[in-house]
Amino acid sequence: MALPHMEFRAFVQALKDDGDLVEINEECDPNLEVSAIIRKVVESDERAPLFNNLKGQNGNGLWRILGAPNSLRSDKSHRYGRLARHLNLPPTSTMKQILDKMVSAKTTAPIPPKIVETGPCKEFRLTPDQFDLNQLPSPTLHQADGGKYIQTYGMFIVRSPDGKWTNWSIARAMVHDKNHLVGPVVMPQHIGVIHNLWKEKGQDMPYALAFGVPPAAIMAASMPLPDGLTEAEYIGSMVNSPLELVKCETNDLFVPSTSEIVFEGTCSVTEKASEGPFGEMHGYVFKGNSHLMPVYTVNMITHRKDPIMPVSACGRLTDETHTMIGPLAAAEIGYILKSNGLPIKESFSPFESQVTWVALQVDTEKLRAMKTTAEAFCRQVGDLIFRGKPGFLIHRLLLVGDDINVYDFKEVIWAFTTRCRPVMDEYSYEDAPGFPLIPYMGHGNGPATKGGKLVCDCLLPVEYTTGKDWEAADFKESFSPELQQKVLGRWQAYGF
Ligand SMILES: Cc1cc2c3c(c1C)C(C)(C)C[C@@H](O)N3c1c(nc(O)[nH]c1=O)N2C[C@H](O)[C@H](O)[C@H](O)COP(=O)(O)O
Ligand SMILES: [K+]
Repeated sequence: MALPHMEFRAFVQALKDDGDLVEINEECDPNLEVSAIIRKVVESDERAPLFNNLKGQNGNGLWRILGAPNSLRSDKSHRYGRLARHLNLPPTSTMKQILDKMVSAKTTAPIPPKIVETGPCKEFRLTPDQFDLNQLPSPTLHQADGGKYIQTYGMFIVRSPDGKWTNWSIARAMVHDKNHLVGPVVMPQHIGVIHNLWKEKGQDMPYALAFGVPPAAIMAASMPLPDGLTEAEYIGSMVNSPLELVKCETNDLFVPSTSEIVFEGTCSVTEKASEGPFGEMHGYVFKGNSHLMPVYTVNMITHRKDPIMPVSACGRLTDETHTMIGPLAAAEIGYILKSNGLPIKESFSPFESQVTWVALQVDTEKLRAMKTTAEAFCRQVGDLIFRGKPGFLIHRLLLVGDDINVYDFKEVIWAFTTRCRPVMDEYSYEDAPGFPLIPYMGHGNGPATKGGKLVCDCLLPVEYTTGKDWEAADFKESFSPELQQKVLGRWQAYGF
């Protein structure tokens, strides 16, 4: 068996070995029952549910469902264990170790994928007359959703017409009819950029949608890596071995050979259909909120025996849209700032901000050496991030000092509420692209796709000039290490 980060089925086995899987063998209904269970799981950081017996499964077991594939574990010492297993890191890994791994391939040579003749994803082939997406166990995830969201954790594979750039990404999609999907294909996402290139040529965009791909791949698919970068070779370099890809039956794209299920087809550059509403990452389903979006034709399904469809029943905390979208954007944002020479140490998107914020820990010694002003520094950060693609999803950038651990929200919110004077210490970007999915944008008072962004300076003026001139009134800072040791050493003796 391959390693968990390189084959989805090995990953599911690793969850089982970790005691992080609940196998449900009694029949479950993909119409809401499955997602109700998944929602209960992710709202209490429970073990991942594997549904082995779904209403609508066909004779070859097409398909089972793994819910909550990358959500949190309840045991604090293994909090990010499922994320760690995606990257072959120890389950006790911290978020910092996980995100450092994701950016580690920025500075190593890409390792191109290896093309293989065939693989487990080719065990069964279904032509359009042999499948009906409405009969198969396509899940309905929220009762107010506009359709069955079959695609929430698969990987779209699309390639620029000149063949130079193959992009891997996650974008949602729902069943349109027996052989078609419909889903948002929007700018500035790379799937939208590439779709436009095909539109200019007047040709429908070939795509593959692979479910149950190598876990390392789905992590990179969810990360806003630079334009033009091919995730397959980035991941090869990140895991230090080439990914094995196999050619699609009906187009020239390549998919991971161990994928559980592969849909192949074309995404129309002309035909659109009603899509949504969908219970999304900020925790809302806006009733009747549907839009016209491109139609995907499914020309072929190939799959393994008894294949597993991963499903992210997203919404309120804490699911894959929070453990992945925010933190992976934060990792890219941190890298951009550092590679532009700014004194940033750590970058994280707090779940409690519904991943609409990124907190940036500043090296204030280097900051003081810059002899800059708060306004100049905040504008430098905001201009670099809010005018670029990785910052698209983020509406507040918080700059905090060396004493604040950005991975701990209690620390971040203490700095924000006590060191950032509302209005005066906040620098607005009303002209920057805005993220319409955030309710105060798409369903708020102002324009849905412009503005509503702030750089919040949570550094006190003294941190720009002579350095921190306070002690925190807490156990860690207001007592000598010796006294702290004495108290900790005698804690039981005191009677606690
Ligand atoms: C992990 C994850 C990421 C995303 C999504 C989901 C999950 C689980 C859904 C549950 C399906 C919900 C949906 O909101 N969704 C989603 C999405 N981006 C979109 O344009 N459209 C989407 O419908 N991303 C985020 C994108 O995956 C990242 O922004 C990535 O960076 C894109 O790749 P690229 O264009 O930067 O190459
Ligand atoms: K990506």
